[in-house]
Amino acid sequence: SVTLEHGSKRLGKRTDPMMGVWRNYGLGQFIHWGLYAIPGGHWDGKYYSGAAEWIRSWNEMPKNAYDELYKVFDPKAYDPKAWAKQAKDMGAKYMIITTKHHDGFCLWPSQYTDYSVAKSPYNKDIIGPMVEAYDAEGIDVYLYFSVMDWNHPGYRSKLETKEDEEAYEGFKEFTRNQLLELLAFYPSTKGLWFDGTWDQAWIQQAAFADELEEEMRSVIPGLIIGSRFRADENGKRHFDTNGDLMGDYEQGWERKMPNRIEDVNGNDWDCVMTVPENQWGYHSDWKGHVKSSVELIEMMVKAASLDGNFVINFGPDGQGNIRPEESLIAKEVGEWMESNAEAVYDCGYLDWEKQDWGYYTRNRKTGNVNLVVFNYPASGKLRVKVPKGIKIQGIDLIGTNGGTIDLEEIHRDEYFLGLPKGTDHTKPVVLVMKIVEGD
Ligand SMILES: C#C[C@@H]1N[C@@H](C)[C@@H](O)[C@H]1O
Repeated sequence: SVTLEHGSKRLGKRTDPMMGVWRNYGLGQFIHWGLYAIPGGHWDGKYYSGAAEWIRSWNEMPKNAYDELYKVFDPKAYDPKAWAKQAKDMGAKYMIITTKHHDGFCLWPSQYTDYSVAKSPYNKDIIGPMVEAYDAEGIDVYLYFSVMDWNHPGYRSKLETKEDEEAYEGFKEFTRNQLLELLAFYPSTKGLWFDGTWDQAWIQQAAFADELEEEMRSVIPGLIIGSRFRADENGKRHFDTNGDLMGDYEQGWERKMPNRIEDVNGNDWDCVMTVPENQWGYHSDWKGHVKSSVELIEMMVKAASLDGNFVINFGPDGQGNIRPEESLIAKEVGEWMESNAEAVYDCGYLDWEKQDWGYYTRNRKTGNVNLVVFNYPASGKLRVKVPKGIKIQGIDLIGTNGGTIDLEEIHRDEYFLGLPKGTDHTKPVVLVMKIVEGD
């Protein structure tokens, strides 16, 4: 390995309590909200097929027309307490809110720019009441912040001239000021979720970003920052030149998931997922495949089975309404979590051989083995291979199902678990197994 000034600061997972809480979340909520929710994927009668929060980049969208939208930002339906209650009922343990997306519009009254809610008809802080409402529900809040900022005059995607470099110095100072401002305004935040850090101009700021990360961590000890914030001095992102993880967890799983434990390289990670194929901000006309609550539950359980967290995205509309499709998902996921959450919260990878019927998760607090069945076997029997030295002490069917499990030993350390007739497998079926380790 090579010596790096600005590479990974730690080998292996963080072992402090704050990261331990993060590791056990299981389920989170992402909220993408901003000016882009006003056009909602349309402009001048035309349909924008891209991600709604990128509509400013669409050549059919006049940039100045977009930049004037703040003059009509006045979300009468905004009700952060209702949002937080809905997230609580869904079972979310953390929430990530876009304080500023790529367009540069700030949902908090930043003293470093006029392009914020303070200059809109709404003229009140959006972020503060949201943080309070989610804190009150016991849901940890993380602040999403886009380094890329299409509004700031000093922003550059690359530095080609002396003028670029001088302008960018001002942009770097502005970025630092806003981040320190966010931590000062909202000190209960548990971490920052960075985005828009792929530009060459930013990647070249390894020393600045490293120092800024240290400074932010000193402001809020234990602050959790993912691998997407900064590059090392060789421009390496997420993993430094030696292949070691930048930041506290891997932040590359956006709209995609690992398939095997080897894919996560022994790191903490979370997957952030859209409900349609690729819409984070509000688009009034979702096209293509829209994920069902069972699909999202399966992704959530798969994440837990591979030592990760799963985050479902919500994109409120321009008035601050949560759209019906997302409210239905929150309701259905919440109903399942109500009696099955022990298979997700505090759970992680179990090194038993993966079976076709679904996923194993291991509850770190109880030691129980959870079997979450998505592919119900035609025989009604789950094949379970138990590693040598493990004894099954008891098995319960949890959730809305009841009845006893018929345990049949096929041969040494391999069993069929017979599920009761009439088991409702229209939703994922969960069994909790108590095991005894050692001969
Ligand atoms: C690309 C990109 C951005 N990253 C996701 C988390 C959304 O914010 C999307 O706009």
